[in-house]
Amino acid sequence: MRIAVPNKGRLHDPSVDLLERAGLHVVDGADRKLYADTVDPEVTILYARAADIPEYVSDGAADVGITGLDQVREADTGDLVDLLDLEFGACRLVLAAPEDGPVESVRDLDGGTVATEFPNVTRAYLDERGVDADIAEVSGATELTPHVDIADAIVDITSTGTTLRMNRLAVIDDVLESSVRLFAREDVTDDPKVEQVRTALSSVKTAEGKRYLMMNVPEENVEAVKDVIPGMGGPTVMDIAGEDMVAVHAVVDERSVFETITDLKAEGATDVLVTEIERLVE
Ligand SMILES: Nc1ncnc2c1ncn2[C@@H]1O[C@H](COP(=O)(O)OP(=O)(O)OP(=O)(O)O)[C@@H](O)[C@H]1O
Ligand SMILES: O=P(O)(O)OC[C@H]1O[C@H](OP(=O)(O)OP(=O)(O)O)[C@H](O)[C@@H]1O
Ligand SMILES: [Mg+2]
Repeated sequence: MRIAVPNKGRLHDPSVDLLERAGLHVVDGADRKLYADTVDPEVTILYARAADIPEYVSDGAADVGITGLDQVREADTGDLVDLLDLEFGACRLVLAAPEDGPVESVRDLDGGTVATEFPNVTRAYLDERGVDADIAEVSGATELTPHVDIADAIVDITSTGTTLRMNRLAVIDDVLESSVRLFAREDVTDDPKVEQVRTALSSVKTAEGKRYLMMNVPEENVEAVKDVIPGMGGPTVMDIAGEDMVAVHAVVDERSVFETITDLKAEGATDVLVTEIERLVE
């Protein structure tokens, strides 16, 4: 099975890092190589441009891919299934026009021109609203185009909003919310290997928000301790040989750790260990 992964740009490092954390270690992945083997002899990585990945998966050059939802929508191949939100590369595609300019709503673009790197998404957006505008396809620096009479507005990516502000552009409408996804061609979604990869990546995402707590607790306080531990099922309780203490282990939400520890101390818990979890298969 082949996984298409961004070869450069902002999505490369977090994608490779996620595969590594999922246990799909890359072997023999020299810089600038287009293919890399993984520790699983059945899984190969194919490095490609983020924008080309949906086509590669659709055409069968790869079976699953990792790239932004914006790219999947733009490719519009119609045969790709979103398997998992990997939650990085979060951004919005927005319609934006010069601050204090005449364009205040999408309707003002009737008869005008919109510049974008996303012509298919933009066309669908305009058609849905019955707005008849030309599309000028550009391959970067889209924010410049309204200031040099190439376009009246743009559809482009924003995350912090800095680039729009620097170019004196205001958001007029949201076009698409995007984040990086694991997706597959429809005909391979039931393949056990695809499911194995999805589970491995999902287990990393699930573990990210969780911590493993270990502590010693006086035997008579076990019930009270169980009550203060929020979380996934009951904790594991183990006898400690020759002592009146028991060991308690539990998986808890990262956000509750700070408060929970205070409550645990109040119930006599000692030697409380908090550790990160690499993977968690629910
Ligand atoms: N500013 C941003 N914040 C968050 N995510 C972004 C941002 N810009 C782009 N992305 C996401 O990353 C994807 C790839 O963008 P990136 O800029 O890494 O590649 P590229 O522009 O195709 O490559 P390059 O500019 O290096 O040739 C986008 O399709 C989008 O999903
Ligand atoms: O809202 P912001 O945080 O300012 O991010 C938005 C900018 O980020 C992306 O550009 P990128 O940095 O990828 O440069 P590129 O044009 O070379 O792709 C995107 O095309 C915007 O220009
Ligand atoms: Mg870019």
